[in-house]
Amino acid sequence: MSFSTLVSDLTYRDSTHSPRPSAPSHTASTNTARSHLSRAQSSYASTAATSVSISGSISSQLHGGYSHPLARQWQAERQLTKSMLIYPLFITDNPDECTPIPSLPGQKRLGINKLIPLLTPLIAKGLKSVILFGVPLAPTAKDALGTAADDPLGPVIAGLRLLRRAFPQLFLVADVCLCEYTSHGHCGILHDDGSLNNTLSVDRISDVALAYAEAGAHCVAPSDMNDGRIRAIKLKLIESGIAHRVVLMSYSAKFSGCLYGPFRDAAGSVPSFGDRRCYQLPPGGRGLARRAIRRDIEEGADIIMVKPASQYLDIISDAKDIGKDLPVAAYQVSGEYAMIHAAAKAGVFDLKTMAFESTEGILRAGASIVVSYFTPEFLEWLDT
Ligand SMILES: NCc1[nH]cc(CCC(=O)O)c1CC(=O)O
Ligand SMILES: [Zn+2]
Ligand SMILES: [Zn+2]
Repeated sequence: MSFSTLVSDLTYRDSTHSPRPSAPSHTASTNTARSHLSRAQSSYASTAATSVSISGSISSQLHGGYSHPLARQWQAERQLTKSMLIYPLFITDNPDECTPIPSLPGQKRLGINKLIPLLTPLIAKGLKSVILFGVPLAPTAKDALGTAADDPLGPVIAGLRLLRRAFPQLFLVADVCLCEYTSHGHCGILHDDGSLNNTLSVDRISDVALAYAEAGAHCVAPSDMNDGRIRAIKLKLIESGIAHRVVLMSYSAKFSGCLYGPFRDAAGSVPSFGDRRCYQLPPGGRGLARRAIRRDIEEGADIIMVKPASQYLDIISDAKDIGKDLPVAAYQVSGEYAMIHAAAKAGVFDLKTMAFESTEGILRAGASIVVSYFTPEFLEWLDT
């Protein structure tokens, strides 16, 4: 048998993967494939040869199990649904603001007056949840303690109150951190030497989380990475009598790196000195991530988050393994979103195909919640 006959045989069998109106009948195609195979046995790889001999193993024949599009969908343990998605919103202190964020195509910084018009059509398409980030623009809004984070008139608390009233079914997550509100741009309160004062930071962060929960957040999600903040927040929620109605989602495995760049542009939260490497995890630190996940579960987290997502699929898998009894969330961060957009624009791949592929990887690794800037697109795409 010539090589070209073998190739044409393989090509022929490949073409049967997608059903076509002109495809030969099942019996005919099976017979043809068999006779080609028996002629090819001498030169074919041994696995192919044994797969058709009755005495050999037949488990090497996989294609039949996913030749139909529906059978391919069934291969996934989890398929993306609208209820898995959380959409990030950047809310400013200027009520009428509506400014595109250049590094995050399609995303905007919004004033409080723009929230209802943005969300009404998305909710009609099946949006179930948003995560709120405050972006104070007024230069006076920032100080060393991040006082504006829980300003009752500030963008997050005002946004929570408004959205709770306007959309009672919408699940509201509040990101909890100080970096958008501190003059130095770090995620807590600092010692004189510029390092994080963990004790003061945890006390402050847990006060802010409580204020968001009291303003109507269904879920508070501390992203600051101070040690012990999950326990402190849980205790304050319990003391205030609202722990039974608030989900505590910990950004347990949040890695440092350059993938948060577009977010920091959007939120104006670039640190004024230094970086976040002494509190966000080192990118190679799988063991640290596992310790942080175990610790946060022990301290009372209800959901574990891994962030970024696509470069940390092993960590998502670890989180699911360690936290068998908790949902795992993954944050496909600003840099991941911007990279996919940039590559699609450069013609490297199709945007929608890549958005789905990246999300499939994240779900396959073990996440069942995805924070994604693609949410509005997915609400469309999942309908078609
Ligand atoms: N601590 C605040 C926070 N919460 C979520 C993100 C990143 C989200 C993104 O990049 O999309 C950040 C930025 C950071 O840690 O610098
Ligand atoms: Zn922060
Ligand atoms: Zn306090």
